Amino acid sequence: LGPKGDHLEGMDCAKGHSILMHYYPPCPQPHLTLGTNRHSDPGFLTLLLQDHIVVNIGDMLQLISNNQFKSVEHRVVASQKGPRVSVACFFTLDNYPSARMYGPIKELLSEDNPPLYRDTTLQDFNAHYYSKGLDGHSSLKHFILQQ
Ligand SMILES: O=C(O)CCC(=O)C(=O)O
Ligand SMILES: [Fe+2]
Repeated sequence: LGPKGDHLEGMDCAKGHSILMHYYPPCPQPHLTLGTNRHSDPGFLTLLLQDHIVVNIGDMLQLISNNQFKSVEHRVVASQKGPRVSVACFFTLDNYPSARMYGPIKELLSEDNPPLYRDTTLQDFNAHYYSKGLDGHSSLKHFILQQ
């Protein structure tokens, strides 16, 4: 990313984890529904264990990296086959309420790379993410700085 290796740790990005276990039963009419709607994850990083491990970049890593890393959109399609089980480990601060402000990392910014997002707390970011719901639009839009 540029700054030294422990920079993200110093920003408490790895301090909190929450783990979600998903059980998707077989769905008799998968064309009528979805397993999980299209979304990107709100935190910094997600480790997702399904038949293999997937690493998903979250919205907050996109915000603090000033778009150097892009959060990845994904969804779960319902299936007649199954059941399907997955375990997601989110690197986030949901369980460590913190007043810390997060914005594009200063060391990454320059005249050619001005900040794209305003600073926010994790609480404010998550409040917006969860009140908006998984409507297929990125929560990051709400935090874009008007040029
Ligand atoms: O179950 C899955 O494969 C993905 C679940 C997911 O996207 C999430 O929990 O954010
Ligand atoms: Fe997800």
